[in-house]
Amino acid sequence: MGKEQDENAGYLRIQDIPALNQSHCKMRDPERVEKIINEFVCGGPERMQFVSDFDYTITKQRTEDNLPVLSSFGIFNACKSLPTYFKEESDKLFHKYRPIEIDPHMPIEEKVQHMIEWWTQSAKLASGFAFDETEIEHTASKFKRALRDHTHELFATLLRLQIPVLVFSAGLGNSVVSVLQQANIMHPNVKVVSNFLQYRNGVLDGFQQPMIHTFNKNETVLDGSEYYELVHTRDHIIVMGDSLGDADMANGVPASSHIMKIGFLFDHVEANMEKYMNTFDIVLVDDQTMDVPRALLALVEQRHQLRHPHVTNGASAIVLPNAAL
Ligand SMILES: C[n+]1cn([C@@H]2O[C@H](COP(=O)(O)OP(=O)(O)O)[C@@H](O)[C@H]2O)c2nc(N)[nH]c(=O)c21
Ligand SMILES: [Mg+2]
Repeated sequence: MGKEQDENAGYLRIQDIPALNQSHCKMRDPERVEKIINEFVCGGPERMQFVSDFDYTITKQRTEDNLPVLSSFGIFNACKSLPTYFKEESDKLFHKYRPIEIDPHMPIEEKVQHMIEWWTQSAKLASGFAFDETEIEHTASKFKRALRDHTHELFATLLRLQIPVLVFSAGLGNSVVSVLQQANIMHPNVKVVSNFLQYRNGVLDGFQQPMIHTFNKNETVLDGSEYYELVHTRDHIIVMGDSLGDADMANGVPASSHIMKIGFLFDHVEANMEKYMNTFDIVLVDDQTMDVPRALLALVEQRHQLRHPHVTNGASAIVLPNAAL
């Protein structure tokens, strides 16, 4: 074997990774994807972190039985004991602010003000009445079956490799945690950053700070937190989401980081394709599985095992702070 061949022996090629050669797996720049995969594999699991959106990223965009999947706010809104005015007022807010959130013409700075208003008013609405959180658990229990296929395997691998997982949601954290717990994937390496219910004198009192809305859902809100300390040296990052804004979740990490952005595209595929291709490194069209991120991690794990054949796993070693930030 020549010297050059020898040096390239461990280099992975896209064409040799079956998950990335499926027809619904699209890449704007396969060479970049290939380069990042090789960086990930060389750096090993200790340099990696995983950041994922929750609604329609960890949960499916489409289920086999075509049953609708509720969002985290939707799970809360479905709770029977909420006051009668709640649903009505909450729908009014949704119809007012949702069009602003997705308006393609309004500048982000202007949108941010409206989003702060929306989340603030939502928090006010969720105030002043008694609420039993087991209601969320009851509704959430129906949605653990709505997780993407092989989510358990993905989270088991992340735990085995001791890779910190950040589940980021501008929705309601209580619903997110409840779904993850009931699905048995709320492992010690998983942290949920989201909006959590707050109580005062036994009654609901809005959401805890800091408020997480669509446009600050990124690593800059972690600044100075315990989680930040844990991940700031982990510069190999997999980011997964279903909305274009999810691609920014790793904003705030050092510019030298290698970030692989995976986007799940389901709605209006043709109209959205170009934007998704320009935003995500890998676009998965109507893929309701975790197979692509699993394939990437399998490559990291294989090389890691070759390097450390005697290390089994130290899965209990990583425990993330799961209180507020
Ligand atoms: C304050 N608020 C925000 N949302 C929506 O909830 C989403 C939560 O944001 P996300 O979890 O980052 O996005 P995803 O749903 O794409 O995964 C936002 O994009 C808003 O459209 C909301 N939805 C409902 N039903 N009720 C609310 O009070 C409310
Ligand atoms: Mg989502």
